[in-house]
Amino acid sequence: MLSQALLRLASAVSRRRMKLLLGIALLAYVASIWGNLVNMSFLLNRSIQENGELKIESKIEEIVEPLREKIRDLEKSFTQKYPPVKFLSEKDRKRILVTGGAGFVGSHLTDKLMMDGHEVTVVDNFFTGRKRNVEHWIGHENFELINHDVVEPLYIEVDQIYHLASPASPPNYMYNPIKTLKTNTIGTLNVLGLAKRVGARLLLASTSEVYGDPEVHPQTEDYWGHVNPIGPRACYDEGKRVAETMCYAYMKQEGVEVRVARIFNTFGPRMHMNDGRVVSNFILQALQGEPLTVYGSGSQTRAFQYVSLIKAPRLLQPYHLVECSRDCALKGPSVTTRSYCFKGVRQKIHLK
Ligand SMILES: O=c1ccn([C@@H]2O[C@H](COP(=O)(O)OP(=O)(O)O[C@H]3OC[C@@H](O)[C@H](O)[C@H]3O)[C@@H](O)[C@H]2O)c(=O)[nH]1
Repeated sequence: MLSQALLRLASAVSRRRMKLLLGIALLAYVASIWGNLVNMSFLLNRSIQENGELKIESKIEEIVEPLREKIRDLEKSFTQKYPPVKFLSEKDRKRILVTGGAGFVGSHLTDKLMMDGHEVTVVDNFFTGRKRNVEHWIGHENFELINHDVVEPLYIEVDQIYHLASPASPPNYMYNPIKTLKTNTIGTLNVLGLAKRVGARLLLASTSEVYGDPEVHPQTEDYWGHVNPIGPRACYDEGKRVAETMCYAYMKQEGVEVRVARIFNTFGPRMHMNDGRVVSNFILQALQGEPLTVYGSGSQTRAFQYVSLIKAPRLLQPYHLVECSRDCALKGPSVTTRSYCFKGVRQKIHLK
């Protein structure tokens, strides 16, 4: 009896154990399948992710590669960024201030001085000057650009001063005659004061307009001019005349070394398209196929001066041919100051 009871008990226990073991085995099986599934989905995810990443990477590469090339080009251009500059010894290298150095004439002068190996400081208020005219020097160790109006005093240490700051074309200087007067009088006084303080030599960019409406042709330096002190051009004419007077007063009284250059009607690269002077006006009108406008009777004369470090093109002869086709019959002397040829067609010069 007892043994039977013990046997039943033992079989009951083993059945339970079996069930337990079976249960554990099932659980282990499910867990392993689950694990595999998780593993598989992880691997799948990873490969999708990797695939995606690869695609994105190749896309990025596609976009970045041309940019890299551009950067390489830029880096190359940085190394050869500046026009060639001569080496000057400490003794020969001058510290030079160019007022109005971002203007049409001033920027060519800046180029020359920089290429000669000097240290150049350009001061400009950008009324008619443009940063673009000197941008090829920005960052060069010998170059400095200061946004400053010469009507305000300037404190700087220099050996030479080229004073060109002033609007030069009639529409520009007549735009604000009082400002033109201030620039040429107070401005010149300030740079002369600076020249005196630091012992610098100064060159004033004067103008043929100091002769006013001259009665003598061509004008020689000893001609005193024929200026209307209250006429529409007086702010510039008289401004420059008093600027010259100041230079010579500083020379006589203070011993400042001065030079005066009377510049005539200039034209050349970097001249503003809307400068308003005759050469740019004519070129603009010709390029637009419009009649050229001659103010007044058309009998006035001017001496023109090409400004650039590069030689003047032969094509530009004042009041003459602007553009002409090869077989044009109007070429040469037949093209008069009263007519010009544009793309083979005779155009009339209109009198205003
Ligand atoms: O479209 C135009 C422009 C000008 N002109 C005439 O061409 C002549 C030249 O005039 P510009 O406007 O070029 O300038 P100007 O010669 O009078 O003065 C210029 O030259 C000397 C420089 O020092 C001065 O800074 C500048 O103003 C003037 O007789 C003017 O009346 C035209 O016939 N048509």
